Amino acid sequence: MATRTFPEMPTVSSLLTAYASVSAFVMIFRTMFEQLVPLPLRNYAIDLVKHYLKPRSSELILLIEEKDGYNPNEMFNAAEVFLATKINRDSKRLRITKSLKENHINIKLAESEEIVDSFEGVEVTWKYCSQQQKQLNAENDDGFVPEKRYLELKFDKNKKDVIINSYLPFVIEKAHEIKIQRKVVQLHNLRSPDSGHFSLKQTVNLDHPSTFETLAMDQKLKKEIIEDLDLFVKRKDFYKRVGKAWKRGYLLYGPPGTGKSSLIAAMANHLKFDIFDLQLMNVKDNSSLKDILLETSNRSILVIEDIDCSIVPDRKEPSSSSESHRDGPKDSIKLTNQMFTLSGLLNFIDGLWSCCGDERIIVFTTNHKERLDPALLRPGRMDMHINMSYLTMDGFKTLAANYLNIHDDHRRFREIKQLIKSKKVTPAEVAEELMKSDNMELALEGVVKFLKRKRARDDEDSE
Ligand SMILES: Nc1ncnc2c1ncn2[C@@H]1O[C@H](COP(=O)(O)OP(=O)(O)OP(=O)(O)O)[C@@H](O)[C@H]1O
Ligand SMILES: [Mg+2]
Repeated sequence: MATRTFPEMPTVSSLLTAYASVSAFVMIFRTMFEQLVPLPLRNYAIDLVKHYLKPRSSELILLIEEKDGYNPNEMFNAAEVFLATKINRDSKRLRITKSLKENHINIKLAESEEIVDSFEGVEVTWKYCSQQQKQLNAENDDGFVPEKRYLELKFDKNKKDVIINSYLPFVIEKAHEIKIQRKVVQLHNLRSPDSGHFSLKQTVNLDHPSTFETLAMDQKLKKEIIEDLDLFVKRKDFYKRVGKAWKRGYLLYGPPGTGKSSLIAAMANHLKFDIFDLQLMNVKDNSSLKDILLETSNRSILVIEDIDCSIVPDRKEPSSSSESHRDGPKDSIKLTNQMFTLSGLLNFIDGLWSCCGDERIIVFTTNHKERLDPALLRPGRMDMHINMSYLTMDGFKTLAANYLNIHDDHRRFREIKQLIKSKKVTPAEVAEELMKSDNMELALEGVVKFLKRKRARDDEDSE
């Protein structure tokens, strides 16, 4: 029968003896080390040992703080917006915010929550952290405890270049796109500096429902305008390369009620640009015009409505309009000290925008294109002249879809087409008729009666 042999086990007393001699050696070594080695050298030696014994980490953590000194840190804001799109069902705690001006709820990570994302095969982990600033707290006896908020971005150290040079710019770009999508378009009324108000602009959210979809106009022209706008916002590099201010000018002309103001709102809603409405009548002189214009921001539409009505003829000019054409510029705006032609105004705005303006659109509207200074109509002055004309059948179908939800043909359409063809009628007039009833048949009947009445009235007038 096989017998098993075990190595001899150390006894308890031998273990205790060994322990005693090792600790005695450590104590002697420590005393000698402390007595013989000077303090700075000792610290250095300790740091060196710690450094080599520390487990090697292959991770790098970037701290992205909410504030850069007193300034907001754009990278932090962009990351918060971006991370809201990455929140998944693993998240346990989230923060919700909404400001008065926003029409959506913001979802953000709560303290210590993490989100894992990947970019070009690199895995990154985001973590939201906040720290109460204790040192400041002592001086603040009003009970307000400032918080230092930051995001930690953790990833493989070897991927530092990809993260810093590609991932972070990608996050900024994505956040920018999201912000544009969510932007609430605003309408600013620009006021003269001496109008007794503290601010030069009065701002409200633009709640105008007009979009290119609801706008009744020639489909081909509508498509052209949308393409023109889309190309304009895409061409930052082009404008830079050719050394031109990144701006575009549109002149909208046509009778009242044909949708000029609606088109401006549709443009603003399409591009998510703010509108700045400039009332030229209020502008006293060149320098207040400059002050007002400096209130406008990038990605905006500067609107000067009814330019033909903003004109106050110079007293020296003869009163008859035929003579005024001969003797001087008719469409000049009388400012306190000088005459200001619309072309001069455009030059002035161009000059200002070429040094401090990006993605600017300027829109003039008029009911009487023929009254404008030919200099303004010269090619190159306004980039696009848009004729907002009387209603066509194409436009009527858009209105019928908007107001009555008619998306196909209707038996009344043929009759309406004939009537619209023979009579000049504005989209505003027909829109008003369509609003009178929710009932499709009654509303269309109302339109037919209105068009017939209008024809009969015009026939009477011409007799
Ligand atoms: N082309 C259109 N498409 C859809 N609705 C229109 C159109 N034109 C006018 N409307 C309707 O008529 C109303 C008045 O139109 P809008 O103020 O845009 O006309 P306008 O051309 O700016 O007139 P004005 O020259 O008097 O300023 C709009 O609120 C809208 O309901
Ligand atoms: Mg208008």
